[in-house]
Amino acid sequence: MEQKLLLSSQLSVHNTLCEVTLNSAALSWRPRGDNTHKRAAGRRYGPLNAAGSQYVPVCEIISVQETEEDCASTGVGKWQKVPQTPVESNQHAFTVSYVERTQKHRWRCGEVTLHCTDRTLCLQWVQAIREQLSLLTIRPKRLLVYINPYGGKHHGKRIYEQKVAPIFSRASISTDVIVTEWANHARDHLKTEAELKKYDGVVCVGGDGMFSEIIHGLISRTQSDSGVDQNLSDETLIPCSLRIGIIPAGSTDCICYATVGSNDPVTSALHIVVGDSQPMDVCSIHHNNTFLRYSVSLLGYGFYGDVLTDSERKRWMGPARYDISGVKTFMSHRYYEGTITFLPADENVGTPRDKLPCRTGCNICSLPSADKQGSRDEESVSDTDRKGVWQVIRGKFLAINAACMSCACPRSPKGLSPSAHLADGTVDLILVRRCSRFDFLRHLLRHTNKDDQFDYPFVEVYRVRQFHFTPRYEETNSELDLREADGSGRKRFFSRICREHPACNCSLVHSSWNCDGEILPHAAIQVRVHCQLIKLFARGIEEHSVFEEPYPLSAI
Ligand SMILES: Nc1ncnc2c1ncn2[C@@H]1O[C@H](COP(=O)(O)OP(=O)(O)OP(=O)(O)O)[C@@H](O)[C@H]1O
Ligand SMILES: CCCCCCCCCCCCC/C=C/[C@@H](O)[C@H](CO)NC(=O)CCCCC
Ligand SMILES: [Ca+2]
Repeated sequence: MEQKLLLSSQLSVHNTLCEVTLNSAALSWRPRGDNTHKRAAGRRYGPLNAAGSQYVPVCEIISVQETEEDCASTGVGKWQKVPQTPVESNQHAFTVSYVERTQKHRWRCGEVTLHCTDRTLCLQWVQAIREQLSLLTIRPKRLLVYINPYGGKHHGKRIYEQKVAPIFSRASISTDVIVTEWANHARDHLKTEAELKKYDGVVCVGGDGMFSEIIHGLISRTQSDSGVDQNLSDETLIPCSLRIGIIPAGSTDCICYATVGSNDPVTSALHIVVGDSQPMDVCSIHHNNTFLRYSVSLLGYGFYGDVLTDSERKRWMGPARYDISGVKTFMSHRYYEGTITFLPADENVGTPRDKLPCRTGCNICSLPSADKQGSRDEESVSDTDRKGVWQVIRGKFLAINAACMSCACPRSPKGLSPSAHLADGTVDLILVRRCSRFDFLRHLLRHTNKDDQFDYPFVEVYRVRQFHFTPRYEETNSELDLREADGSGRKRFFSRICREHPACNCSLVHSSWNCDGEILPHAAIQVRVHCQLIKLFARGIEEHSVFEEPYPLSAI
């Protein structure tokens, strides 16, 4: 559809006189008299549109500013005095900052300076572009920022101050910043104190654990404000209205990586500035009718639970703790016995073995919820129809993993479940049965390359909406109800069992659940997915490569 022309002038860009136009979709410029549709002014700033002009979509303009006299911009972020050419001898100019795509889904702040013959024209352009930006009401204006100074390599504060705050200020976003002073500071502040009405979003600077604090605070606050009891496992939870931004400064940063495509603070800041919105599923975890935690990435029993338990003692090592504990846990080769019951997802949402990953604008995540959950009532399905009917699997497992999203991260670029969806209302259940050390290693190594980690006879995968896990020792010894047991009580009990079974690898030994990087106190759990309970300042991973056009050309 042809866009209405808002402003058109002859301005100079990078020493070349250009026809510059603004419509509600884009700012475009093309050297005057150039009909080749090939050549563009000076360096290339972005893709060419259908008319052969360079353009910046309005929705990717970060800001526009009148350029200081005697100054001209010569490159991204660098301001310096440059020799004048005839066409730029007039110093009235304005600079447009915009999103520039680079490699591996990273975004940068690009700049283009346009020179005008007089100041009135210059101000007219600045005002016209600002008016268009003011129509983008999805962009946040006021943010509440929490920084964990101890996440990852302890660089959170510096990353925010040096890389993120200047971008927010350039985009005229105001912020209230809280540097956390203790674990769960951000969660409790959000739960009870924060004046959420003042903000358009919450930003966390840290890793997956810090993100987990933020969602626990926001989800609990939203439920208590609406009178919903999160202890009731079949309660319908109220979605959170505030979007959450993640500035990655942790050890795994899997939630950021899997929703943006990189763990780069500048990229994340720019997704916040343009006001992206990505809905996300959240799993609630209960033990009987007691709420334990929420999870958005990995819920892992066995291998990943044991890695986490071991790595918590090595927190001082920073991100390297996971590598050391990973190798140690792999060598111990412990397996665990138990029963998993699960409610399979409707076939509309695909299977974990699909080859189509979840990407920006994903068709499966965009299905109406009735189509995702199936229109049939569970009760009314005949026994022969397996869909909607709880299934039971018993066995000895090296790992039981539930991935609500791909869990892609720098250690595993396609993730634990490469085609899991961010917002389809399902979780991928990955059961790794007892196998040889060599086979388990082959399976683990496939998390780091392109091969299919599910293509082994000892690995089973299911896309599910709910599941329950009961470890064997809780099934066989009803008197051993560990619900009320504290950590020390459990330890005594299990060390007794281990002494009685000195050969372990003992199948009676318990593991713990790794819930987004936090250890859960119970082994027997009930898990349910809440479709699109939260929203992030993200858009999922973009499909196109750097040099492809991000927008349909006809729209520009
Ligand atoms: N001021 C603080 N002092 C101590 N701990 C904190 C503080 N603020 C937050 N935390 C806790 O620090 C833990 C780890 O934080 P974070 O997730 O940011 O880093 P990480 O564990 O290194 O990274 P990842 O979760 O990506 O592996 C979280 O459980 C969080 O609750
Ligand atoms: C012999 C060694 C083989 C190594 C195999 C590598 C496989 C890597 C898969 C990584 C999957 C990460 C899933 C994300 C989990 C996060 O919620 C959690 C908190 O940040 N991180 C970990 O538990 C950190 C988990 C780190 C595991 C190593
Ligand atoms: Ca999902």
